[in-house]
Amino acid sequence: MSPRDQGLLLPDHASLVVHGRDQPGIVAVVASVLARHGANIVALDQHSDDPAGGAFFQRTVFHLANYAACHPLLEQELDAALAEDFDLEWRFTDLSVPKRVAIFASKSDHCLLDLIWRQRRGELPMTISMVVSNHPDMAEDVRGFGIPFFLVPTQDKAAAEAEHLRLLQGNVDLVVLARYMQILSSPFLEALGVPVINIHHSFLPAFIGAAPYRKAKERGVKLIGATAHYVTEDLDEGPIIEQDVVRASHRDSAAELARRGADVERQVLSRAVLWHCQDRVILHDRQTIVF
Ligand SMILES: Nc1nc2c(c(=O)[nH]1)N[C@@H](CN(C=O)c1ccc(C(=O)N[C@@H](CCC(=O)O)C(=O)O)cc1)CN2
Repeated sequence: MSPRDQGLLLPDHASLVVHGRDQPGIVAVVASVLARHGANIVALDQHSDDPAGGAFFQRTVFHLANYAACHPLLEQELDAALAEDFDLEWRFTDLSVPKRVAIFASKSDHCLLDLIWRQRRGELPMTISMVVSNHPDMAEDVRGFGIPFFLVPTQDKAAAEAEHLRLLQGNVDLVVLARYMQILSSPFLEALGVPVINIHHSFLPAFIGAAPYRKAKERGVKLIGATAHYVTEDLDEGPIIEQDVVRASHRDSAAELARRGADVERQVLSRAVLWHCQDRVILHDRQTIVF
């Protein structure tokens, strides 16, 4: 079943995300601009953290025949309507177009194969442009799905990131780190210019960095978890998109924790990637609002 069959890619539908300083009139102005263009709002969600001038967030999904052709004029009109009297940022996203995604992996296969499998089943409105890895382990599996696989060793980090940029720039809308065990440099993230989502195999902020399951075993935790977050220069401290947990006990070895944690990692990462591809995630002050 394709993403379109599953209602994840919507012909002639778009989302409009608006966020910034809250004040009266925002909803009315947005709705009137859309209505003037014949757009029919099919879903709307919003949040204010303080109606007296705090932060305002809104996601609207609307149907508009021939949206792609109407989009430029719609943008102009919304800009004219909001720019003078409001302190807001906004973006349109064409919900009929899948996101182009590059997946980075190292040796672990579960998150990588889960994303490939869900994409092939039409559960994720995205295409997989390529897989990039610093190990050859997954090459045969990935190429078996007809997906380009690029082995980029990371002994020379600068050379690796230069190759990553050559492969990625202009070709992807999103990078997903599916248990990719290399730290991305700040200059690389700056040059890349698209969001990066990582799955960290712990319930952040617990156990930042390498080997979280070993650390969890040593700490004797009763819950383990996984966290999907946007990647920033601060290791595992980027804005959290999704998390989940599963119970653990003294009977679980670190290996058993890793085995049980893998299921949580796959669920958390796929939910985060889905919500990002649907333009449901708004960044605000190192946190996210997820509609
Ligand atoms: N700039 C960022 N890069 C990466 C992040 C991030 O949040 N910001 N998340 C990691 C993923 N990760 C845990 O989920 C992780 C991966 C690797 C290590 C680590 O310490 N690895 C090596 C060092 C590798 C290197 O220096 O590049 C090690 O074990 O010593 C910690 C956490 C992905 N990248």
